[in-house]
Amino acid sequence: MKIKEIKVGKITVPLKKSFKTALRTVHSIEDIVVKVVTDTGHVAYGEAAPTAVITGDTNGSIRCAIEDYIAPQIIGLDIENMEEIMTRIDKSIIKNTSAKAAVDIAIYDLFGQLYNAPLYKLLGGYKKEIISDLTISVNEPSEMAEDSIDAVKRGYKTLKIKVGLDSKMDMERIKAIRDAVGYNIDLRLDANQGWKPKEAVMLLRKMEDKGFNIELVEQPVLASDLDGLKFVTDNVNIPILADESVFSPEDAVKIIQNRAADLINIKLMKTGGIHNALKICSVAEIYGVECMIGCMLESKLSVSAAAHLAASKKIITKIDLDGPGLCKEDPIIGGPEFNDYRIILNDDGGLGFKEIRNLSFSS
Ligand SMILES: C[C@H](N)C(=O)N[C@H](CCC(=O)O)C(=O)O
Ligand SMILES: [Mg+2]
Repeated sequence: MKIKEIKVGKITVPLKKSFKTALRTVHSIEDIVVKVVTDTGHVAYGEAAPTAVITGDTNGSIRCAIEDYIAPQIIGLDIENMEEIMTRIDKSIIKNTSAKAAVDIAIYDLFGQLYNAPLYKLLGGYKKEIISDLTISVNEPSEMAEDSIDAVKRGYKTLKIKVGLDSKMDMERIKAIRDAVGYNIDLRLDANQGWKPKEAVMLLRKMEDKGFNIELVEQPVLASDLDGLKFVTDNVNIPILADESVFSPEDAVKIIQNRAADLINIKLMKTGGIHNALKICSVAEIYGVECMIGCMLESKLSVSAAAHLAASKKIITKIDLDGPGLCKEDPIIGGPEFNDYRIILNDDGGLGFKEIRNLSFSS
């Protein structure tokens, strides 16, 4: 099964509601899609999210990286030779992790199709079903409380609350949400780099004193401020999870060895796909550091690949794969079933897609 053609297109999926974090506001998913065709007639797809404020990747840079740098390096290679394909993707261009992720996802799908096994089974086959949280965008406390009640009505047992715009208001946000949903729902916070280290410590200690019972806090301070991240980790009891501070396996080693965070968030758009995500899992296993699997604003296409990885690894204990749950519609036919919080992996080969709608390829 040899790679014959790689085409780059676009997928558009409207969101149920504008997605707001301390870093950005997004109204609709507009991601790059890659289509890989083999000499045997097999077809696979991958997706890349242009999260410029986190990865530096834009739709233009993703398209260019795939067409001009990555694709020419792997056309003609056999899917049986995963090691060579992955090395070439990695070395074709530095950074550009979202572009690499899209191609890596399509190649792993073909790998599963080649052996006619669902990808999660080839990667470890740990479980067939995983449970995701749902993200609540940062807004006025009353609106966030209403959104949280809606999420609980949809069956979500864990909510990921976006904070980090204003620490005083963040306290009010969490109080309003706790008052609205009670204490049987797990709350995890994501500040998306929005606080200063001392500010984070003061705020999180107050939340501890109030008994808000926060499961974990994601990326409280700037991605580059590892000393600040460690300061927060050392000075609060709530577990701290590194997100924007960890892209590569090398980043994970550094964070873990310096005990700068308690947990690590793996996202395919940061690692450059499954190949490097597996290396982070191995590092985390060695040190016994549990991981979250997360996503950017991605449709079911690339989130399905992350779900397969999550279902294959014991060290991934926290699931933030809510991209499809935030979308108004699902253009992906086949693959894992996303029933809001419940994700059931497919039994057919690879990622199991039958059809991808809302795609456009310019010739
Ligand atoms: C969508 C997911 N639950 C999430 O919150 N991801 C963000 C980044 C999303 C983005 O800006 O596209 C995160 O974990 O920081
Ligand atoms: Mg995050």
